[in-house]
Amino acid sequence: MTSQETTAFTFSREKLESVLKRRFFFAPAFEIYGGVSGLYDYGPPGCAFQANIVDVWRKHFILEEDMLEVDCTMLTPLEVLKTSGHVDKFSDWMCRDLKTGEIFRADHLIEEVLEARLKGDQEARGQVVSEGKSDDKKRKKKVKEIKAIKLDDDVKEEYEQILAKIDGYSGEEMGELIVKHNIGNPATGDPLEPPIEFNLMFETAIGPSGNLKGFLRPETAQGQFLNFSKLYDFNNEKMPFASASIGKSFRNEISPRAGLLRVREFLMAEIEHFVDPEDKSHSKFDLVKDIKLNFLSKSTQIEGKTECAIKSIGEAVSEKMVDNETLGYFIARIYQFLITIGVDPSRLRFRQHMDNEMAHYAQDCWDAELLTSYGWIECVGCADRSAYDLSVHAARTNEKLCVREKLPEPITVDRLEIDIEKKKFGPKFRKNAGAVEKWLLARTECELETLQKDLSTDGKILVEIPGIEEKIELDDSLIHIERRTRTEHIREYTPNVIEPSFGIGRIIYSIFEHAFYPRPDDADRCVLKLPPIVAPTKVLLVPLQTNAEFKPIVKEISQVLRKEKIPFKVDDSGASIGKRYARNDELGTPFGITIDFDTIADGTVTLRERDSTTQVRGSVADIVKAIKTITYDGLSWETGTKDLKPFESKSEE
Ligand SMILES: Nc1ncnc2c1ncn2[C@@H]1O[C@H](COP(=O)(O)OP(=O)(O)OP(=O)(O)O)[C@@H](O)[C@H]1O
Repeated sequence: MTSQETTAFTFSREKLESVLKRRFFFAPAFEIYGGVSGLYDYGPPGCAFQANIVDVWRKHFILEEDMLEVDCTMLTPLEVLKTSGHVDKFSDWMCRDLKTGEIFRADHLIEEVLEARLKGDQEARGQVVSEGKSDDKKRKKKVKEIKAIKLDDDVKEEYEQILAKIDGYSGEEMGELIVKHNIGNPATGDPLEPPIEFNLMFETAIGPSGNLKGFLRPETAQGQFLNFSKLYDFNNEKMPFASASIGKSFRNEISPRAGLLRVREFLMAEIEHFVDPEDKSHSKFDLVKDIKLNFLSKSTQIEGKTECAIKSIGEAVSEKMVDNETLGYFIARIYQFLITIGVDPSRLRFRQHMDNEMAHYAQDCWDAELLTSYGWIECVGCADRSAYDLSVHAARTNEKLCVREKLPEPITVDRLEIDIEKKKFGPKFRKNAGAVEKWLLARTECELETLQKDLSTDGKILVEIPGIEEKIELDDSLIHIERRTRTEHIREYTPNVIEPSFGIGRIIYSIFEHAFYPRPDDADRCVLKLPPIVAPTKVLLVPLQTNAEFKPIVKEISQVLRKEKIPFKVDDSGASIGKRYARNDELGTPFGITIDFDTIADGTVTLRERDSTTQVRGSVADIVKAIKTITYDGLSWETGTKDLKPFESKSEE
């Protein structure tokens, strides 16, 4: 069945959820205690699926690009996250209903209410309300406002424009929208308090004294930045290079919803690619430049539109729509990865961040968004974070987090330099002498300029140095700042960082939606057409009947599969062969090996393909070879089985 055929049915989220639950892909954590929203456990097929996705990710990114993998701690001291800006800025806006105590995330609330009103308008105009959010009956009931009401055309247009820009509003702007459009509690219509900021990090104390405050990390990135110098050394001081990390992150989401799409603990896979700020070309860009992608640019969103432009990544970079080659290279590699693991390319777009949405230091940022029944969902962020992270940590710790490169030709530079009267530092600053010296030597040209100016105006300066409680007084007798001309052989710079950041749970859920379809001849038989490479189990081994004669053959073939490291399951229950296949179609198992009476006679078995249900017959060795080449070498079913005999199967009932 082609992707188009499988998507031409009415998707039912209820049916998918029932399969995922029944087959224990994942389930609410602590369920028998009533559960906690935003926390989920993965069952056996969910774990295997996730492990396979992570395995493809490691091969596709870490191995292919020679990335340096690190595994850093999740517990992070306050000081690190204060420096990175998370303590002050890692927050979302929330509105409280004073009457009921309910709390809403402001942007989600506006989105939900305006979308409901637009749907009411569509209904009033007699237009078919598309599948998707409208099939979520529980939510529809909750949104009191879904009534068939026709909106004026200008109001409708305004709503559409707001929705196109919903990720770019500040808290204050959202407060104004809530008032202007009379948005209240969706269930009751009651008014809400203006939006206030809520920090999403889980706070804790490290150690028994409670003095060392910390947080569970909200992303894996900081550990990678802090290890920059060690990684640069490890890479023999060669640039550019990338680090990578896979691990859990934690965010105390205001209103976790939509299953795995917004949770409070989730697996992230992140890459920090360190690059020369003056040269963001990529040596392998030529390999991907012709890949065509769906782009939703900033300028299109500003116009309030949501249509994507389809163009190659090469064009997007040369037009400067995507800022640079390295960012473009990763966007294309993200696309290739997502397609490999089962994302439907027609439901994948790259959306550029609006200026408000992007951190002030970011140069450009694109999200890979996947279309699900919950709308377009950001599943991978890909940002050019400039030199921000390394610079702030270097300034805070006085450690140099930079690159020193030998210049091909020496150059003459004119710059400010600081001389320190070391002999006077010891007696004056005692135990702090070393820290003061280190701090002074780590100042940038701009900072030295300010210090020089202040010193010449006031004759002395007072500075705050991290780790030293009292302010430090410096004067002409201790330091001297002067502009000098020097010949340099070394260029020193802080690398910029391109960061692709993957939320594995969001990708997993979106693939479930993209892969799920009912058999055209039996709507109750559902299939997860997961690509073999990531399917939790590759083969279902089934004897035709519970006949004792089949037992040694099952054992023998099991041993072959185990030796070949092909994940498989035996189903020798008394259920009909059709039922056994159906159970495994729901689990996404791509192949079925059937042992029948001919197997006893000539050692041949049949191999069934999940999506087409076609079968071929051959020796165990040939069948295993076909499974391996299709699963691990990416051959199609037709190519992988071309030397095997077609097999006319009887009904699967
Ligand atoms: N609460 C969450 N649950 C599951 N995955 C998440 C969550 N928050 C972020 N992610 C994943 O981590 C990736 C990188 O995180 P990033 O900080 O860019 O997300 P974000 O912009 O804060 O997401 P959102 O705006 O949807 O909250 C996202 O693309 C997403 O896949």
